[in-house]
Parts: sequence; C-alpha cells; structure tokens
Amino acid sequence: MLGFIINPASGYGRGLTLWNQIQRELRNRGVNYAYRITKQRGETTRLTQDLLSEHNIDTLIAIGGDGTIYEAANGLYQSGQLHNVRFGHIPGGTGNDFARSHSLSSDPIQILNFILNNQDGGKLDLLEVDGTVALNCIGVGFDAVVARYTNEATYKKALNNFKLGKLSYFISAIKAFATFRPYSADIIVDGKAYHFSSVWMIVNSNAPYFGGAMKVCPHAVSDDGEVDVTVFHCNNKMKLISIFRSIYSGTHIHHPAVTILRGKHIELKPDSPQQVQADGEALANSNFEIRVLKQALSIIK
Ligand SMILES: Nc1ncnc2c1ncn2[C@@H]1O[C@H](COP(=O)(O)OP(=O)(O)OP(=O)(O)O)[C@@H](O)[C@H]1O
Repeated sequence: MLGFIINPASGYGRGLTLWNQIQRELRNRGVNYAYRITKQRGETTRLTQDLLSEHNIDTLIAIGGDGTIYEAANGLYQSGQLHNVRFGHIPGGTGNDFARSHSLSSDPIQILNFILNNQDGGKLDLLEVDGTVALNCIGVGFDAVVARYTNEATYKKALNNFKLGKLSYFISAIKAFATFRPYSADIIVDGKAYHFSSVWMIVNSNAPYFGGAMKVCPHAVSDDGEVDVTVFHCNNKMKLISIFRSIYSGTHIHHPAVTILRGKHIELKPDSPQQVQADGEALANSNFEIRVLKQALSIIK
C-alpha cells in the first residue's frame, strides 16, 4: 500500500495544495492509500513510524521540503523498514535541494505516475550520525547558523508569497556573516587525521546541492558509498565573500581556501561547540562521527 506523509506548512502552504491535488487523483484512480498530515513542527518522524506500523506500507511518499524528507526518512530508518519500503518525494518546500540534486520532476502528477508504475530510481546512500540519517548533507558551523536563521525567519514567509523563498537563505547568510566566528577542527577521514584552522563550515555531502540551490559539492555522488567533505577555511572575510559568491556555480572548489576530502567514515572534532544541521534541520551535538550507509534507501524518480 502507498503511504503518504505530508507537511502542509512546507513552502508556506504548497505542501497542502500538492496533497489536495494528489488526493483527488488517487481517489479518481481508485488507489488504496494511507496517510498522515503533520500538525506541528517536529512530529514527522513519529507520524511516519505510526503510519508504517499501522499499515502494510511498501511505498512511502513524503510531500514537503528537505526538512520533511529528512524527518520521514528517519521515521523509516528508525522503524527498521529501510530494506522493504521504497521512498518517493513530491517536492513542496522552499529550497527543495534533494529534488534538485536528484533531478526530480516538478510535476506532482508525473511523480505519482512514476510511483504507480513502480518506476525504479535506484538506491541512495544515507549519512548516519548519532542515530539519525541525512539524505543530502550534514554541515557544521556557518551553514548551520544560516539554516537556523532561515527556519526561524519571518522574511522566508514573505519571500515565499512572491515565489522568492530561496532568497531567504541568502539573506540569512548575510546576517550570519556579520557575527560568525571561525573555529579550528580536526577531521579524521577513514583513520587519516587532518587539522584546519579558520574554519567557516564543514559540509559533509551526499549530493551536490544545499542551502537552496548552492552547488556546494558539485562532484558528490549519492550511491558511491562515500561522503564528500568540503572544508571552507579562510581568515580573510573579503576573500570568503568571493568564495561564497562562486558556490552557486560550484567553482568555489578551485579556491585554495576550499579543501575537499572523501571517505566512508568521518570524525569531526571542532575546538568549540558549533551549530550543526542535517538536511537543514538542527542537530544537538557538534562532535560526532558520520558513517555512510551504502545504497540503503530505494527511491522512486
Ligand atoms: N504542520 C506543521 N506546521 C509547522 N511546521 C511543520 C509542520 N509539519 C512539519 N513542520 C516543520 O516544518 C519544517 C520545515 O519543513 P520543510 O523543510 O519540509 O519545508 P521548507 O522549509 O518550506 O522547505 P526546504 O527545507 O526545502 O527549504 C520542519 O522542521 C518540520 O518539522
């Protein structure tokens, strides 16, 4: 049976609009389905677990943004059903970086058709950290501050009304830029230790995009069993501005203040507590290990 988990508030109401459209289509076609609609922040993981335990779900579809798929994938992971449930996504968020990285259709009915036709989208790695999993990325430092500002921002709502929601990440970045203090960190990649000072952010990527269309890690591959670690280390703010400007095109990776490491097992040890984001949602602990769960998630696209 199909199971839907819907964040009606994603994209400031786009999630609900999409669900109404999908539900009409399911009824017209006589498709059997179960669903849960979230009522507040932070309950998607639990509702996904409820949905999976109460129904015989073989395909789980998350309607919402990157935060919704992160929480839904964690519900699936924590229910222990990763191996027998396929995962679909109808993008209805603001940034929709997962959809961009995986070239998902922007037409919800086309995605529904893929789902009903059992289209195989292959398997994706997941990044396991502290008992949770991320699909896109785990970032430490500046990007996590930007994510927090954006999640809490009133300007995100205003910009969404004009279909300019992605700009909210840019505004948050300017705000964070004024106050953020760089840190030092040890990074251990598959047992090999590296030390960086003047670190702005460490982005552990499973896919190219984050932060609303920033191509932070252009060469990240989602099914290779490895995570790409992009370290931004720079003690000159003016230089950093020019690096950040080139993130949208992905050309920042050629700058000497950007180092990319790659491996299966990453340990991060910042010298001071830092904010951390997983797929744009806040994580509590900034001193952690990431393990790649190779090709753990079957997706439809
Ligand atoms: N009913 C709800 N009301 C308010 N917030 C909710 C509700 N359901 C889920 N949330 C929270 O909304 C947050 C953001 O959701 P999501 O990321 O899907 O949308 P978005 O922020 O518009 O898109 P994106 O992350 O792609 O920019 C998540 O932290 C989630 O917990």
